[in-house]
Amino acid sequence: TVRIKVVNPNTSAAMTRNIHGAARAVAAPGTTIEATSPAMGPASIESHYDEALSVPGVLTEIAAGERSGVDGYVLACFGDPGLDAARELATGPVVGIAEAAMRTATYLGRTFTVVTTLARTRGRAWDLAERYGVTKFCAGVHDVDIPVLELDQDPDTLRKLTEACASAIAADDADAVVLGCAGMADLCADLTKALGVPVIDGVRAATLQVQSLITMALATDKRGEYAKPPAKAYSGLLSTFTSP
Ligand SMILES: NC(=O)NC1=NC(=O)NC1=O
Repeated sequence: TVRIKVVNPNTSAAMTRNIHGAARAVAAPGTTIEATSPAMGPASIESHYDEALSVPGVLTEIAAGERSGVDGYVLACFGDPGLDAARELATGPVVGIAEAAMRTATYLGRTFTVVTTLARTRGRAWDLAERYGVTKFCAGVHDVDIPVLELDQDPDTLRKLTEACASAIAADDADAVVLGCAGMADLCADLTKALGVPVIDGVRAATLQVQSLITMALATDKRGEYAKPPAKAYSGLLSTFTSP
């Protein structure tokens, strides 16, 4: 059986359930989907500070997955936190939802637009588009101005997000819209109906990307940059970390 571990880098169980549902919905019937949150970390990720503090927990989850024989991983936060470090620890493929969603959008049209949560996270989305070499396809990055943990609290989230996506598509004349938060995963179908354009949820895109890499027997290359990290001591709060 193929085992994919979907890591929610924040510690909010409701989001982990939302994320699990999206991954489970698209994964192959014979594939096991395990969705987890770290025990330590930020309740949500809405700043560089939150993102930095989420990485030790992410790496703890990856290390646990390696010990239990997981075949591949999804990083289910739109900042793709700890992606490169996770690839050093992992034997199998590691795919972040931002990378997967952006790359998926490029198959569907000339340009895509991104709608993220808070305005302050827009720069990170641009940085990731640059890192992934898709800046020329990214027509814009916008926000819905809803904090991550309020997405499933605010009764007006679907209306606000529909409006934000519609105006982003119009402003950028974009062919597709990328949802800039894992917490939007459960709204993808409704948004698709309302907008009439391709709406990409990175949780589904990343899960299927990991599934296809495993199906092609492709895994992270361990000879160079993503080789296991060199042995060394980690002290203080990080003393539970060992060289893999
Ligand atoms: N742009 C975002 O707000 N992304 C996210 N923050 C989280 O806590 N999870 C996300 O996907």
